[in-house]
Amino acid sequence: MYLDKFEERMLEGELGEAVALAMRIVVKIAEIFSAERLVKIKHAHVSGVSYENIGDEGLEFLEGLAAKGGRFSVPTTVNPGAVDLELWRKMGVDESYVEKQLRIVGAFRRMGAKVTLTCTPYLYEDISPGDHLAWSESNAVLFANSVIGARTNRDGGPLALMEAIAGRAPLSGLHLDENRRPSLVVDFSESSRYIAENGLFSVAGLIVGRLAGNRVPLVRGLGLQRKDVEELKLFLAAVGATGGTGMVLIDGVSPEAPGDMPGEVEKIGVDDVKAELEKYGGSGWDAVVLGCPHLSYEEVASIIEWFERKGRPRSRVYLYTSREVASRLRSDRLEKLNIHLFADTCMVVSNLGAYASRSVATDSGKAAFYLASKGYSVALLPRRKLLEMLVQG
Ligand SMILES: C[C@@](O)(CCOP(=O)(O)O)CC(=O)O
Ligand code: SF4
Repeated sequence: MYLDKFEERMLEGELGEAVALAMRIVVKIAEIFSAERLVKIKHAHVSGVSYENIGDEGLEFLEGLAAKGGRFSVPTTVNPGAVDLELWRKMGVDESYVEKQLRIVGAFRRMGAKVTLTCTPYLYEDISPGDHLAWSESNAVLFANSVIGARTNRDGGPLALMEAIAGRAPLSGLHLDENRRPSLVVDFSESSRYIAENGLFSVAGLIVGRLAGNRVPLVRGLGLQRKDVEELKLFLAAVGATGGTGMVLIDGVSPEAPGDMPGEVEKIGVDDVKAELEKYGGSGWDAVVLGCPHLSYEEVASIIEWFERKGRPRSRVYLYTSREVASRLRSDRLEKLNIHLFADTCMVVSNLGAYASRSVATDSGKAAFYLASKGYSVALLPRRKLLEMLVQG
């Protein structure tokens, strides 16, 4: 595999132990995928930040890497952790647990990360079509490739960490034109009206992910546009939950042309959508969790505004967003409204059962998929319907 002079020096340890380790791993992966060379990345996003998921082993690895002089050579953001770093007392955890999460955050900060602790870097970072990235949160990867037209593989957290230090990724997979072309069509023209009227884009995503597996699908007839960020987030996150793919070409949204039409066409009817939705019929929920992926400023503001207008919700509502949005919208009013606005974490990577309930309702196909697999009882319902149910007498 070709390495330029500077990359060779990095690999040989001239820039320190951490850079050499990062390069060894990136080069090894590049060789496995038969990449001809590496590509410089503009930005990295690292998952595997929650103490709940990575435990002491992960924490020690990150501290060790920072102590070895590990420094990110490109702007790097990080995924949510296990707790809200301000409101952790409301999350059923003790101080020693929070200490561990803070040590993880500290290690990332020493390595130069912007400690954003959100899974929606695409809402905040300056990412353009054609940019090469090393991202490792599936919903973010899918948004970057499918909506923005940037290029990243669906990396695991540890690989993105090494790529962030090396500033390079293997030139393989979705970094290359030939792997960004669709190999099947998923056609929603028979069900798009039903999906739009009932707000079921999450359900559409669960279906697409399962059909696509690791292939890039071309989604036709869904009726979404580039401006429909809320729906696109829910749709793509759900694709990433049931499928391994890192990209969906969405007719009317994706900036890239699909090229030759694939022969395989799957038509999705109203009955298919209903059948998928019926898998998440959990009843008797006693908390509502919204924000997988993290809610944007506009989404949080409009949910708060809804309850201010219609009155206090009948069950507790948990909202998850970025620190930036939470600090703009948090107020004493929310407590009175039975709304809990959390940042730095989410319903999947925190211990939801400890502070909310093991019986929840959500509008997120991805959260429904992961929480159900952890043994929670989950009802999947469109956001509009949930909000209405919460204020009905
Ligand atoms: C489920 C997920 O959104 C968050 C949990 O992963 P992690 O703890 O950030 O590695 C990861 C993903 O889908 O890429
Ligand atoms: S909110 Fe959803 S997409 Fe974001 S980190 Fe949690 S599980 Fe992943």
